[in-house]
Amino acid sequence: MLAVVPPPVTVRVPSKINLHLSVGDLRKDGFHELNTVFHALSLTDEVTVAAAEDSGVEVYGEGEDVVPTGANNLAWRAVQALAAYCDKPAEEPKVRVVLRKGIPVAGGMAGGSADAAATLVGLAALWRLDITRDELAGVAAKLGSDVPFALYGGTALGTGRGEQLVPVLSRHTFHWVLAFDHKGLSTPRVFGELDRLREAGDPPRVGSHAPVVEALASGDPNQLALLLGNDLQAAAVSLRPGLRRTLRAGVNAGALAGIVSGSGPTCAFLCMDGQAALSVAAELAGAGVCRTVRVAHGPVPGARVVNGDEPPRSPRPIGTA
Ligand SMILES: C[C@@](CO)(OP(=O)(O)O)[C@H](O)COP(=O)(O)OP(=O)(O)OC[C@H]1O[C@@H](n2ccc(N)nc2=O)[C@H](O)[C@@H]1O
Ligand SMILES: Nc1ncnc2c1ncn2[C@@H]1O[C@H](COP(=O)(O)OP(=O)(O)O)[C@@H](O)[C@H]1O
Repeated sequence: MLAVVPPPVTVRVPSKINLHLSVGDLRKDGFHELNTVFHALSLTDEVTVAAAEDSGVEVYGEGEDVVPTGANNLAWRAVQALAAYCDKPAEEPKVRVVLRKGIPVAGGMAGGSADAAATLVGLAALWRLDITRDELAGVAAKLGSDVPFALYGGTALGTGRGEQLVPVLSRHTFHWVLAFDHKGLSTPRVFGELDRLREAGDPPRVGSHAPVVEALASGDPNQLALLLGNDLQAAAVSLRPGLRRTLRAGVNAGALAGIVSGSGPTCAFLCMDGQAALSVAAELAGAGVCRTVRVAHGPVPGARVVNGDEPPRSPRPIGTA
């Protein structure tokens, strides 16, 4: 009898920004204690997993020429981690993973983490595993601090190294413009630069996350705009001084506020509504301060299977500089 080959599974997964990112002390394990408000955006990657004899990873779209396709790809590490978790035979899993990337690579928007989360969700369906999202989150946390959030999406408070999550109520859809830089920034390098800046002086720190949580519940973008804060921003700007100009240009173009996303270098601009976001994006694209510009909204759900779903409405480039 012929073995039945399960059909491929496609998963759409959001990017993230950090509306609030407070970085605490460096821990003995090399990670910093975080207190962060994650917010999932409609800028997505799509990941297809399929049973295949020629195992491996293919990458298309954003950063296809720089993303590793071997054992270092976070999506492949997710394949291995889930195979080990559910006691699959030790031989290499016979899976092909195809990444269609819309999220900028090394951009502070957790694209690699998103691919890992999507791979876990896709494989759970492909292998018909009886596994909960919370169990997947346990596997996800071992792959990277940002991976569990990509499973859940929405808006959430992250503590520990960012992997311990509590959902945050967000009543409103917020509209964003994202400015992609020409080159990525390494996350460990940005954390290291913050340690250096803190040894040399005392750069200002963001306060408590509580006012941000209140602004999210109120749904008022004007209130939220005043409260966006990121301790890694000074470090990202120190390594990439041109980001100052990008941040200024977004506000001059009419955004309510701008912030470096996570460890950067992508800048995220909060806008009054969808129409304002389109206008800010068009003006920013012409300002010559970034590689390209996207519009997006949030919060959106975490990684989910989209087989048979409508074609993705991935945000379009507004223009290039
Ligand atoms: C900064 C943040 C903010 O959400 O995201 P990005 O901007 O990179 O997307 C995250 O903390 C990044 O999470 P992630 O990209 O998953 O990082 P990991 O793979 O876990 O860690 C990479 C490296 O970053 C540093 N790191 C990461 C998390 C943390 N809480 N403290 C750290 O010091 C460590 O040097 C670690 O070795
Ligand atoms: N699937 C993947 N997508 C993007 N980058 C990946 C992936 N797997 C491994 N990487 C590596 O991880 C690094 C960080 O990528 P990414 O997650 O996009 O950025 P960030 O940590 O800034 O959010 C990249 O420089 C790349 O070398």
